[in-house]
Amino acid sequence: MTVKANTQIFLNYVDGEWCESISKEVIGNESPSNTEDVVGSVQKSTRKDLEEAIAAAKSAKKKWGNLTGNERADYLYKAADILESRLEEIATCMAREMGKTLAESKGETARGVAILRYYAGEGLRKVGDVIPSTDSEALMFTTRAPLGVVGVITPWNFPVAIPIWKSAPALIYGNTVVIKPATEAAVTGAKVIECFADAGFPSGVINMVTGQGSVIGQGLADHPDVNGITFTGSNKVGRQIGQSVLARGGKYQLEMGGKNPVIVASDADIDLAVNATISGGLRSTGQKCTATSRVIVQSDVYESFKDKLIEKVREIKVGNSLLDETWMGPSSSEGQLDTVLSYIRKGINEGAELLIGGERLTGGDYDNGYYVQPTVFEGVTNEMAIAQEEIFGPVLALMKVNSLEEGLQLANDVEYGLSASIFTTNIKKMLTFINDMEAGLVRVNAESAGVELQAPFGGMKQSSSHSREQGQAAIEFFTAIKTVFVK
Ligand SMILES: NC(=O)c1ccc[n+]([C@@H]2O[C@H](COP(=O)([O-])OP(=O)(O)OC[C@H]3O[C@@H](n4cnc5c(N)ncnc54)[C@H](O)[C@@H]3O)[C@@H](O)[C@H]2O)c1
Ligand SMILES: O=CCCC(=O)C(=O)O
Repeated sequence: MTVKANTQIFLNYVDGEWCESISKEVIGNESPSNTEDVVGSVQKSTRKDLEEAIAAAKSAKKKWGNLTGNERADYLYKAADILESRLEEIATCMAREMGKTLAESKGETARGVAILRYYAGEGLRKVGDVIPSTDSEALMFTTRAPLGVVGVITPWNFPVAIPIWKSAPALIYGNTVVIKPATEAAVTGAKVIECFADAGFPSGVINMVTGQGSVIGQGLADHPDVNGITFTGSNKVGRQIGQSVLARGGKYQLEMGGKNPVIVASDADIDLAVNATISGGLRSTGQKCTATSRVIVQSDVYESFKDKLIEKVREIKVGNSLLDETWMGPSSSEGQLDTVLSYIRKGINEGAELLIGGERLTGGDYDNGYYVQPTVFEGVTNEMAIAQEEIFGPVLALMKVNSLEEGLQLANDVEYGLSASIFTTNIKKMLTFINDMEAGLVRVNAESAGVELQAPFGGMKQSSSHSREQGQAAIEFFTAIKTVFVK
């Protein structure tokens, strides 16, 4: 897009300085709620810009790694305080830039503050164990060493929480960071990095380079001085990054897509299940990796569940993400909207029955943004694209089953395994679901979305590189265990 004269331009952050890319080119971001609202522009960086950031992170790593956990924690606490003081402004920027409603954007920014404080606390927690040696005169224990330079590659859908849930543990465990935020939400990303910069982190400890995934993301994955890559995004890009890092012997962590089921059993609290399906599937316009997309309902409660669901979906207010009355904002970009509409067409062409929605919203203010109706299909069979592929939009696929066994079999019959939930009042069904569901996050009588920062998070099957992040699990990726034997 053409960048308007008064657009605020955000710089890269390299070696403690805000700097222009040597390309002298920028990428402008407009709001998906109203494309006339230009949120800002970011640097279209080159490999040379990235080289400088990686060199800065490499030269800062020894001194940073040698600080005590307590000293590193002080910087994280300061960043948390600054982010908290800018919560309103940064949440508003997020809502404008990627279309999440303001209320959800505020919630996510507050979550960023809490994540920073949680990992600051890690600076004073134990890192190893004493292990009895077979030699009575020896002391054996484990400690942990940071990886060194960590490359952080993040998606646009949680532009505050995800960069923080990756960078904060990397930093507290003694690594230095080069982050490449998703371009679509890089203005919000830059504001998060401003909080780190203003907290006074030593030069080179945290660096940000914006630009194209194929240039900056791939450049991080390929660079021999980047010791670990933590990536969240699509499966296509994740697999490519994993292969690049593996080829040069680096460490990687990939958190990717989902096709998350909800099972509604015949003994479920139907109102609870309806509300949770709507919240889990349609909040954030369905753009959560944990979003509900397949709704598997036992036949004896199917009709009552469906009627209540449609009634509630009809009440959803779609609109500009900044307005108080808006429950669901736009798709985050034109490309995302086109993807959603193309899946809706596929659903219809493959024989699913459209119960509600299915259209782009037009007329009045809708014409300036990327709005789509919340959409529900029924008669969805498992081989259909809308049952198998991640849509990343407000589309629910209803599937009717005769038993829990059939429901579980259907729920597991996809390549993904990120999150899943069941609605039931029967303890045996809960336990069967917990045991048999192939997902990294299983929730009972709660929506499929909703991640708690102190608990491990990650997927099974194609949703992840089988690693976990957040909570205490983060230490496993960001450090290497050293076994020490002293005599
Ligand atoms: N499992 C999780 O924790 C989780 C969380 C949030 C989002 N996601 C997933 O993220 C996806 C949506 O995010 P997205 O559209 O930003 O994903 P994406 O894969 O397109 O992009 C993710 C990041 O990778 C970069 N990138 C793009 N091409 C690249 C390349 N060739 N080499 C290196 N880097 C490259 C992008 O610029 C961006 O920073 C969905 O699939 C969603 O499920 C997963
Ligand atoms: O998009 C993936 C992250 C999901 C998340 O943080 C949540 O469901 O709360």
